[in-house]
Amino acid sequence: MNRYVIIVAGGKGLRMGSDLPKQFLPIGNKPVLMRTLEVFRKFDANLQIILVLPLAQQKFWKQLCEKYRFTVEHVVADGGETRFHSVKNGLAQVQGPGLVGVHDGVRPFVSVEVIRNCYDLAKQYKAVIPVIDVVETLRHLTDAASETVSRNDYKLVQTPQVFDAELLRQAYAQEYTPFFTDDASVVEAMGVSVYLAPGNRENIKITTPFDLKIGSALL
Ligand SMILES: Nc1ccn([C@@H]2O[C@H](COP(=O)(O)OP(=O)(O)OP(=O)(O)O)[C@@H](O)[C@H]2O)c(=O)n1
Ligand SMILES: C[C@](O)(CO)[C@H](O)COP(=O)(O)O
Repeated sequence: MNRYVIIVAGGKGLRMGSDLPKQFLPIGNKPVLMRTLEVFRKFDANLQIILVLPLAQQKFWKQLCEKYRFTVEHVVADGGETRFHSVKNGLAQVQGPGLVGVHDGVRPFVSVEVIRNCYDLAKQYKAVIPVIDVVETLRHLTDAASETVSRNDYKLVQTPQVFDAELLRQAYAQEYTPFFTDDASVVEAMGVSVYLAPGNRENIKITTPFDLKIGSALL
């Protein structure tokens, strides 16, 4: 069965606030994005990797690959207006049947075990996402105040989110709504349930400068 991963790195990184797009920032002397591609190559030497990058950053990425002698094989697709549109552009490069993972380029600390488990489970369940427990007390904001809710009713969602290729193509043929913040929400909009698999706590999304500090500590 063909296996693909669409690694999305087409965002603006506004919350990071750095001149250099966050996917290119170094953690331990290596750009975040290279670490992310390497872990997927470690998972599967034959995995077809599709990297989604803004058109304006593709030349720089090529130069960076030469500078770091980065040899993980991949093809590049153009970033879109939102994450949804970036995934859709990447998906256009997936031909035929198989399993397609979608992963944030800025989650370099996903474990090979989590990746493998998600792809394995997707053979049976067709739509699998990694999640972790909420470890703090949660409050729901109401109109007038706020109230504690049970943390056991919630999970934190990670990537890679792995799907049957045809199912994902059908899902991404739907019209975009701002409610689509991940791939599971797009698939669920067709009435399909997603299966929850264990994620790994280190699999943080590098979003703010604080996350870079945590990332360095995780090496
Ligand atoms: N138009 C977009 C927006 C986001 N992403 C990707 O989706 C992942 C999750 O998004 P996030 O980390 O929130 O990135 P940004 O949207 O870039 O961050 P911000 O909201 O701070 O601008 C990232 O790998 C990001 O590059 C993308 O490929 N295309
Ligand atoms: C896909 C995702 O990383 C799952 O947690 C998340 O939904 C991305 O959201 P963001 O608002 O674009 O960071």
